[in-house]
Amino acid sequence: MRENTSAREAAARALFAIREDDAWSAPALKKYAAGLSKRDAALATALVGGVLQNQAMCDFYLAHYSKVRLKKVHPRVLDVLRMAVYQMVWMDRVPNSAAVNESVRLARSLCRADARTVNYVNGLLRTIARHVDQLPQPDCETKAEYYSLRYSHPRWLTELYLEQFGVKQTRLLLEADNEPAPTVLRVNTRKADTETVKSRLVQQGVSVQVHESVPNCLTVSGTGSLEQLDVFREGLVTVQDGASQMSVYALDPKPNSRVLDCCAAPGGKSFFAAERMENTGSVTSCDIYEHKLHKIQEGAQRLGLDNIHTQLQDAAQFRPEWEEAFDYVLCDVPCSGLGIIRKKPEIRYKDASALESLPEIQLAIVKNAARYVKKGGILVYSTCTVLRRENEEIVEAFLNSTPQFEKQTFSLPVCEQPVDGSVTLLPQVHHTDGFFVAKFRKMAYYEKDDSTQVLSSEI
Ligand SMILES: C[S@@+](CC[C@H](N)C(=O)[O-])C[C@H]1O[C@@H](n2cnc3c(N)ncnc32)[C@H](O)[C@@H]1O
Repeated sequence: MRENTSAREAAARALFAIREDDAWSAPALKKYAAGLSKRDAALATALVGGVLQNQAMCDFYLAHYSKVRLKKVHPRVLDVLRMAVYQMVWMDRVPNSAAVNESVRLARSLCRADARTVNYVNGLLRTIARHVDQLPQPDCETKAEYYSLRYSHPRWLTELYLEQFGVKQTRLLLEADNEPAPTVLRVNTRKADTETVKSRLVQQGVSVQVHESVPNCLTVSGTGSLEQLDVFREGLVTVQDGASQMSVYALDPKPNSRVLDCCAAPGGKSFFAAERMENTGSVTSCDIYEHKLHKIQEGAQRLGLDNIHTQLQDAAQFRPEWEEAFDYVLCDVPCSGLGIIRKKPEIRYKDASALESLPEIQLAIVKNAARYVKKGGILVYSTCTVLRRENEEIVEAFLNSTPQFEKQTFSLPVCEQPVDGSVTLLPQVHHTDGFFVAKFRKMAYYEKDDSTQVLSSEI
């Protein structure tokens, strides 16, 4: 088991960084698992993801057998204990003795635990190892409490989901949130066809499947670093989940048109729009952070797209020269990101109060962006969250305050029926990330009269 030592060490260091420095798991793993073999990097990734997805249950088992209250245990030691429990309870192929011994070693070396703490770790983990086939069952007073514990989601979120989706869909959503997310590559059809990309990936030992519902997409595994793939470097693919492509399907920009992508970095939707426009017209890709614009420029260059132009712009600030200047405007606004919790399991532990200001920002962005849409033009609002307060409630407030827009019916590859104005995509239903997309059209002629309101989109 010695060869896996560094994998566990990398995982523990990544968990420390996520908790102590508010780091995201992917860059933390990239940093701490750098230099590990493919197998060890995969183990480190599985450990970090597994602990984050099952933290509440790990703590429940630890608390049951611990003689010390978990609050009194040093947080780093607790991370190491959680990792050990995760290995013993959820990972079939790790012998319990290895999980215990390696964790004791990590407590000593990485946490600099004193002899008393090391004894505590050793004793507690050996007790759990002895009882691993007869662990206690949670006994909760409410469904929200049980689901929070069972699926390690914060209570406020479980309560919101129960309110929004009901019991069955909430359970399915929470279960899906803890499933591994597939990696989807969208083929740049201007440069290659899906079959060619597929066979090149197969030749390189990558496991590939054609996506079940989204055209020109491949679901891949065993890739190692995606940026190192030849097909990526040559600009034949973009890494983009099916859900994220749906706002561009809804936008449906035509060649030679003028598109504004208000919140564009790192650029996935701009790239897809520009490709669908066959590299004609223009896509103005904005972001509020300058350093993020470089990502868009790099991506456009890699993909061979020269119809993308970047602009540093706060999407909530009006820019007079853009008034009614765009045929299509996409507002893929900053959001709580809970729809991509499969890829960012740590998102559930971020400060919930920081999310409260989002609806105000989102509404300000979409209202401002609406002014840039030409008469008869299209506006799409999207988020990668499933929370009603950032989705349906924003749409409702927007339509109430901006009556010259009407909702549009549209079709999406992942939806069997046409969408009437807006849709929330759910992993357990649509087999994509959680996502929301709404489509509106600015009426060509709009007149408001107090007695007889005339709304016409025919003219
Ligand atoms: C959901 S991400 C966009 C993802 C992007 N559309 C894509 O598909 O790659 C939201 C982006 O909005 C940017 N952002 C946040 N506040 C903004 C604002 N007020 N104006 C413009 N961009 C903003 C963030 O920096 C972030 O890059």
